[in-house]
Amino acid sequence: MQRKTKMEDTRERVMHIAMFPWLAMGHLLPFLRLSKLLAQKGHKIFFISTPRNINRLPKLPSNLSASITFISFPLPPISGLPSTSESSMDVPYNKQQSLKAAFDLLQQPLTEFLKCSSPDWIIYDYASHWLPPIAAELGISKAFFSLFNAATLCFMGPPSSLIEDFRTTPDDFTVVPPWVPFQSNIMFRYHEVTRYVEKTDEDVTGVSDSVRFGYTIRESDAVFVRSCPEFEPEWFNLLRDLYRKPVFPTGFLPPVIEDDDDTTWVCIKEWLDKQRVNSVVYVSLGTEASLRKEELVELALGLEKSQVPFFWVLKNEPSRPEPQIPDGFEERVQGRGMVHVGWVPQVKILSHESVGGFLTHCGWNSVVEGLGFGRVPIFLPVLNEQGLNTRLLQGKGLGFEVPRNEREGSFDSDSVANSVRLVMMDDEGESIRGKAKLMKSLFGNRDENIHHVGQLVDWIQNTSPK
Ligand SMILES: O=c1ccn([C@@H]2O[C@H](COP(=O)(O)OP(=O)(O)O[C@H]3O[C@H](CO)[C@@H](O)[C@H](O)[C@H]3O)[C@@H](O)[C@H]2O)c(=O)[nH]1
Repeated sequence: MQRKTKMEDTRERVMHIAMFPWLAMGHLLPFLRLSKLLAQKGHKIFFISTPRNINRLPKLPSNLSASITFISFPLPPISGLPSTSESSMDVPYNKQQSLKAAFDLLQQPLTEFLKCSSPDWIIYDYASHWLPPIAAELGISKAFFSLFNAATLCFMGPPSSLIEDFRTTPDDFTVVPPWVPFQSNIMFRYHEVTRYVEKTDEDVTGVSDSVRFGYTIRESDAVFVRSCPEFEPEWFNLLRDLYRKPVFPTGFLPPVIEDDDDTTWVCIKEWLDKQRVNSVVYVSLGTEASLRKEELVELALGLEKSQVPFFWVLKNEPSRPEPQIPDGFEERVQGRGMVHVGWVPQVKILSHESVGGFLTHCGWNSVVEGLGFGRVPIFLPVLNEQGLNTRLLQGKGLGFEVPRNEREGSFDSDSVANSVRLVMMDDEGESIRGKAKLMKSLFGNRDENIHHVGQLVDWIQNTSPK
């Protein structure tokens, strides 16, 4: 990659940038957030996804609608994948590989589109490991945008280790890898790894996620990371050593509260308005993680025992008609606890002054959103890199993990109730509360975060396409 000379400086040039996220809300939303910031800087964006995913995204503000064009490709049909399933939340966790098989078939329409539209850059996600050679062939520069933080990426390792699937047993994931040269607590617990393996189908695509990450990183011209060195300096330094290519933080991309007619929000706000400031714990485990029936029961009973007001969101389960909360639970907690099944405006809820804590699976979007409003995390990691995020935050004194059996991950209602009380009201939780509140400026301040995107844009503008 060549840097242009001062004479050829392209700083004023409007760039055309294609964005191609993986088919998951936790990926589409931050890709859209970055798109908006790039568009605000005067660049033209093609945001590429499938029809149902595009429909689910928040409407664009009028000042950006001319700068961001949605490009919608129907998801090719795949046997075993219902035609309405277009995102990771539409399919049970063990069917995610079928979604990847369908996603891989977007290669052909995407290639045609890139040939016709010739963007300067494409910013893509981990799943499209096949994309970089196509972009290179067409002279389009290419950056991988990681929605995992730098500590997680370092734990995963350099591309060569990812491609050869360096780790083979669950125990391999429960130790600090050899390429981390300093003391670290970033590693999985045994139950987090076995849960992941147990829930994952055979790789019907023949390509594991590890291999997808490996090629995606290795073949990129640059890696953008949704985090910042102010928060995890040692991990950004190590990442640059491991990748040996430009690595840019995007900052946390704090979300903007959409001013829309949202009837769900009107009802939720009405309930939150009646609660005391900082008194409510918001409970949500994101769009992909599901608890086992017995875990849901313990969580429910724990919330009940805690005596703390709560707002609990349960996702619609593709494979379960009804959530499995105990009989009579809602009646017993009436007035103090709310259970909502389906999609909620999470950012609006977290912004409400009644919310003090956030019992979370520790998906990175939820972490950013919760800490951005100074809400104190209570961790209940389930899948993916959520255990690593938990270790990163807990290591900094930012939140408290529900105690569990280290090996099989079981927890009971008392461990939930005690954790909730500790974080929300006990004296022992004072320092955790104080530290989480301090994070508001780092995670939530839009002006502070925007300078990372500014630096990244300066770099891509002055870097000639291959
Ligand atoms: O009812 C809901 C449910 C979710 N959200 C939003 O959806 C996003 C969910 O993202 P996240 O909290 O990261 O959860 P998941 O979607 O479950 O996360 C997947 O993607 C993340 C980013 O890669 C990873 O950190 C997780 O491990 C992985 O499971 C957030 O912006 C939420 O605000 C809502 O607005 N309303």
